[in-house]
Amino acid sequence: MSDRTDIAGIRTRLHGVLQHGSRIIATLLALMPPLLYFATARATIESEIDLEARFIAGMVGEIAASNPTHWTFEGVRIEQALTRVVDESDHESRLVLASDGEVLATQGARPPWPVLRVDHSIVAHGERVGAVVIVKSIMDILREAVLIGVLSAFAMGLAYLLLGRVPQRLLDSAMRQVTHLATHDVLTGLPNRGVFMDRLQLALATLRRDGGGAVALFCLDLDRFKEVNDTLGHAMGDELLRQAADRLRRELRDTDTLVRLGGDEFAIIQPRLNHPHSAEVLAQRLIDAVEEPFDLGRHQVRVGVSVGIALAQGRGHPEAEVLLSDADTALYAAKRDGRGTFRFFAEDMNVALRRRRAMETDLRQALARGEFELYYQPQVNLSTGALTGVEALLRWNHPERGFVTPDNFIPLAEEIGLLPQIGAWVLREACANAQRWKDMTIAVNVSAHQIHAGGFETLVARALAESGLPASRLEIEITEGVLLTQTEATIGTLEQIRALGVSIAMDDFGTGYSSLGYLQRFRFDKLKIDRSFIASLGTDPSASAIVDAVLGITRALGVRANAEGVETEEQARMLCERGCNEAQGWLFGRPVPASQIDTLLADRITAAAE
Ligand SMILES: Nc1nc2c(ncn2[C@@H]2O[C@@H]3COP(=O)(O)O[C@H]4[C@@H](O)[C@H](n5cnc6c(=O)[nH]c(N)nc65)O[C@@H]4COP(=O)(O)O[C@H]3[C@H]2O)c(=O)[nH]1
Repeated sequence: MSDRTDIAGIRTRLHGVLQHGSRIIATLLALMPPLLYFATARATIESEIDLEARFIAGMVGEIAASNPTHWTFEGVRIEQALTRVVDESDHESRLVLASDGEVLATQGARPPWPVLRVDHSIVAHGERVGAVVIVKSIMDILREAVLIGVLSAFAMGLAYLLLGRVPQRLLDSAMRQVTHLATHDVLTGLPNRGVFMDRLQLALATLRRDGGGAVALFCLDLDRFKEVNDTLGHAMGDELLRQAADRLRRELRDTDTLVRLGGDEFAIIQPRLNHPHSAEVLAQRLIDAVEEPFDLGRHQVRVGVSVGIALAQGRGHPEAEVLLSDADTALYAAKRDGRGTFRFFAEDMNVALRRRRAMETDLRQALARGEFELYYQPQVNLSTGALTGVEALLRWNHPERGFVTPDNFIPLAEEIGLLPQIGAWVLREACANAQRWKDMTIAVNVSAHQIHAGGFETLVARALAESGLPASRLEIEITEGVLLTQTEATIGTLEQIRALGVSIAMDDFGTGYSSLGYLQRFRFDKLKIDRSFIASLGTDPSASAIVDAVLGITRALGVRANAEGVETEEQARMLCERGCNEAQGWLFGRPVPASQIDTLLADRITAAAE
């Protein structure tokens, strides 16, 4: 089923092998001393009686040599030869045989089994005339060997009992480490997906048995993690994951399970829930915990976390895999609804998710299929009405959906990491088109992802070189969001771009929350007043006051101002009165394809000539 079950099996098998192994080794060690003793003692006895037999055979051989024809009748002398050699022994018998096997003399009774026997030939005048045979019992040494065996088995048994635990303990500790590695995430020390599925199944089985209460499954994903990882490096990314895991862990009870599913994705099982509200409370606590800034060495970064929750209630709840997929769907919904938030799974989310996934697939192919197009919106000098430049606005010409506006696909492109590629195309295309529109500036929108992805200044320089567009005619528009993270690095990049001769404009000015601070840190060439203020100009006194204030700032800093979204003559007049230099909006022209800007410019040249 899982890694843990496999490891338990391996552990039992290893344990068995170890026990068997130690038993075999202990038995061999216990057998060694008696076997050694027996073999040595037997060899000693054998060489002793062999020497005896040889000695007796020598003496009898002399008798035979002195009386070759009747030596077998020399019974007395032969028996003397037998007894002269050694003391009598209860466990040894000696025989002198004639060459035909007749027994000529014996000494000692037949010894008890087991016995050792040696033969030695009697030689006279170079011929074998008989033999000396000695048979000796080895019962004594066998008994001693058995005794030694019993003692050594006892000693080995004792040693096995005392030391047998050592390999067992080593195995246990090794197995503990292996089990931990196989069931935990190395980076955060949290349990991994295998453990998670086991615990989820267990929690669901308990719920099915008990019937009451609920199990909540949370899927979490860090917001803006990729940004930190890409820009500060993987070591910082890892550190962020460790710290985030710690913060999440601190919000949980012992009975809850927190795991890292991979990357910046985490999951939590909250078992035995009395009311879904408890899941909501926990989700909010998790979001609050991760929202606080993280200290990563010299950097302080803010990320967030989005949470999707799926609930299993009563007996008829979905299986673990389905529940996990539901929580993941809810997570998508939370991400789509603005991040840093939580969503409970609802059936209709699946439909939305399928739609989003389809859009994702289409978006990945859009660039290769040439489905993107740039539209250009005129920017005019408010006092003269002259066309000063255009802003490039991206459109996705989807074969089925028709024209898709950037607000509907740029966040998705950002999320799936496609924006740097799309942005590079926008930059090249805008510069290439603008090159032929003499004396006009071209403004290109650039998002945080593009700048933070690195190498942006090179991209700008290359687009200028390839198109031949003078740098002074290119304007990069960024929003405050770009400066929100990695402010120093971003300012560095912007300065490099400006060093090329390119202008930098701040878009949607006034809608962020710390614009003034950024103005002090980086000198923008232009501030674009957000269209929400222009729309309320003349009707909402506070909007008018904000427009006045922004224009005051631009004058004080000596930078240009552009009013966005000017739709009426009245708005244009009020802005002109307030000293705004430049504007754009439907009053002057909607975003149009490049060909229409060509026509517009051609008409103006013709009109000027007439
Ligand atoms: N109601 C009203 N709206 C007006 C008027 N005049 C212009 N607009 C719309 O206001 C938006 C101005 O662009 P933005 O503030 O830079 O805001 C842009 C910009 O932030 C982003 N965007 C557009 N093109 C690109 C691109 O190539 N790259 C990136 N990163 N972002 C882009 O998408 C946003 C939306 O673009 P659009 O949908 O084209 O919407 C454009 C434009 O069509 C007006 O008089 N009334």
